[in-house]
Amino acid sequence: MERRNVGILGATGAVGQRFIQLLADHPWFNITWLAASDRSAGKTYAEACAWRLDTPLPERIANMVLQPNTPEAAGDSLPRIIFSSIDAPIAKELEPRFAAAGCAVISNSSAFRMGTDVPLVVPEVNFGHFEVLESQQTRKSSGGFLVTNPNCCAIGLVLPLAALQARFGIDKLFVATMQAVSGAGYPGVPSLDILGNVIPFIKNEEEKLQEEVGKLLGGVHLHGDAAIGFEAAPITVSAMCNRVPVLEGHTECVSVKLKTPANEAEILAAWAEFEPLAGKNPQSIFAGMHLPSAPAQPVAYEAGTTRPQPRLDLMRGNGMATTVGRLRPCTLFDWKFTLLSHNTVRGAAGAAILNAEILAVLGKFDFRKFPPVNSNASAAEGLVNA
Ligand SMILES: NC(=O)C1=CN([C@@H]2O[C@H](COP(=O)(O)OP(=O)(O)OC[C@H]3O[C@@H](n4cnc5c(N)ncnc54)[C@H](OP(=O)(O)O)[C@@H]3O)[C@@H](O)[C@H]2O)C=CC1
Ligand SMILES: N[C@@H](CC(=O)OP(=O)(O)O)C(=O)O
Repeated sequence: MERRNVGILGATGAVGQRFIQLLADHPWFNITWLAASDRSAGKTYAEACAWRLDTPLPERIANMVLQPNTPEAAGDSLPRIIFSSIDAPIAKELEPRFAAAGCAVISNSSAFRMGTDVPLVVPEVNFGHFEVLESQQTRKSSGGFLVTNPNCCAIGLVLPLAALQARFGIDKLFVATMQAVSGAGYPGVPSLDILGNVIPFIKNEEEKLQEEVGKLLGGVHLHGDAAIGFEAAPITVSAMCNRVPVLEGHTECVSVKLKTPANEAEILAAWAEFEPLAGKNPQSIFAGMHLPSAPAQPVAYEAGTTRPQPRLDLMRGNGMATTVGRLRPCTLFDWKFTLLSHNTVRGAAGAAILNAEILAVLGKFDFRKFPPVNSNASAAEGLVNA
């Protein structure tokens, strides 16, 4: 695979730092451009960022200078692929400008996730939704486009659900979350509020989780051969979201009602055999390929009665797998289980990078037939549907 230049918008934040950590030695992508707020522009990354990860800040990145956060200011140095990790109101304004300028914007933000022409993708679940990016206005003019990854809780949840949906169908589900403090970015929740405590509210979180699951597990609308929109899966979802004093890793307790009855062995088999991106399947478009960020087993079942736990199971599949445990009958619905997912790796930066790997394999970064980047950045209006 050709190594492509990429930029990170929001590079100094909790998710931005994960992008740097995960992309530092990535075989397909090479970081050449970094930006954050105006407060950081002009500083070196080491000056602008308080590095908080447990691996050293790569020296090359430490010395890079943060650029102004617009495509116009970047000129010829603007890479054609932008990973974005900025708050939703800022993303709403900035991300369409980068897409209009001819960039592939791979966003973590919630700003455009439910857009009628914006793919919301977890590759193991619905990479076919990426085809809808061809119907975005900017794709047709500059070649730029915008795709998103879901809310961090939705990502961990849809992996085991997709395996169940494929074999048995899902009618409805209830999920209660216990979300790590890193989910709120830095400095996040004050320590005096969260230490020794649980806060039973995270703004807009329950609504996002409830609506994103349907889009992720749904299909696409076809017009002839062209994918032009999305059709949500008719699954009723009720979510209750809580902040807990855990550093990394969102835990979720799930009760699910299936459309077709399944026994314990059948459910465990559905998870164990869930390998939608496995390169060893000769029918797969990924046959013979190693996707650098894809976990070998996206849903890992941990049979111990006290698992999963953030301290013990967070880094399964390099932080890209959902660990599931405690499968047992549910007195309200059919089955209940507990899952754990790494919120800043699988739930954010790692998810976006895996999306980019799939887009590369699908040929969506082949911009040769489009104008050079930045040539029509002013045409940002009417770009994507929020
Ligand atoms: N944390 C998580 O687990 C997850 C986060 N997300 C989403 O990712 C996004 C980023 O979250 P997170 O990293 O936690 O947030 P942080 O608050 O930690 O970081 C925010 C980043 O945005 C930058 N920024 C602030 N204002 C602007 C601006 N006007 N223009 C450009 N950049 C700006 C900051 O730069 P500066 O340092 O200069 O202020 C910083 O780099 C959000 O949309 C969030 O909802 C999604 C899934 C999970
Ligand atoms: N709100 C999530 C993290 C997040 O940023 O979600 P979203 O990308 O949907 O805004 C949390 O606090 O754990």
